[in-house]
Amino acid sequence: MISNLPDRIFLSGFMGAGKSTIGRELAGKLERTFLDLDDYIEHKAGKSISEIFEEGGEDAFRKIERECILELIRTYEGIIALGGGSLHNQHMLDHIKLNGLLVFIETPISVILDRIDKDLNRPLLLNEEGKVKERETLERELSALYKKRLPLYQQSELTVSDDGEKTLETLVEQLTNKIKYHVSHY
Ligand SMILES: Nc1ncnc2c1ncn2[C@@H]1O[C@H](COP(=O)(O)OP(=O)(O)OP(=O)(O)O)[C@@H](O)[C@H]1O
Ligand SMILES: O=C(O)C1=C[C@@H](O)[C@@H](O)[C@H](O)C1
Ligand SMILES: [Mg+2]
Repeated sequence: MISNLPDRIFLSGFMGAGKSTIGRELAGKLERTFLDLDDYIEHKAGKSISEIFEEGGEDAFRKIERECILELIRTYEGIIALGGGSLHNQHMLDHIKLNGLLVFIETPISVILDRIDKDLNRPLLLNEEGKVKERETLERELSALYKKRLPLYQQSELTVSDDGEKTLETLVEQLTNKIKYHVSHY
């Protein structure tokens, strides 16, 4: 068990960056519990993310997401995988950083595209017919969204970069070492 760990470690990064996958493994390594914000939102709302978007649009989703983040900061300690858009704005980002260690899982859009283009539970990737958009459209739209979000992700205290070549084990090992270094030096 590593001593001096912050109460919460938040994993940020774009859709499909690997936050949920890395978060689960990291929690095992650090002997902490793991919580996936998207799963928590679905549990709280009693609906899937797709249903929340269908019924109330992105605004409704962001409202629930914001409430869940604030609630978890009050009630939960452990590793939290955020959603791809959870940092919302500077105010939310500052609040998250005040209440834990924020990590950026940096994964290039090209790698992300190979991973996410078949997942129907990410409404931002779907067209009006509910089908995953064409790869070219996705590439264009996701690149623009990533560019917009990057200045927020980049304010994370730690970054782990996934170039698509590293194994999951390597990524988790690198992140664990960065966290250990961070807690013993800051
Ligand atoms: N390091 C990795 N190597 C190979 N595949 C990976 C890696 N990390 C994640 N994946 C795969 O990529 C997909 C997306 O990963 P994951 O769901 O963890 O991303 P996420 O960042 O949590 O996305 P979201 O923001 O949409 O929740 C999954 O199918 C997962 O198995
Ligand atoms: O990048 C985003 O805005 C999102 C990412 C997912 O984790 C989910 O939170 C949802 O699909 C929205
Ligand atoms: Mg996830």
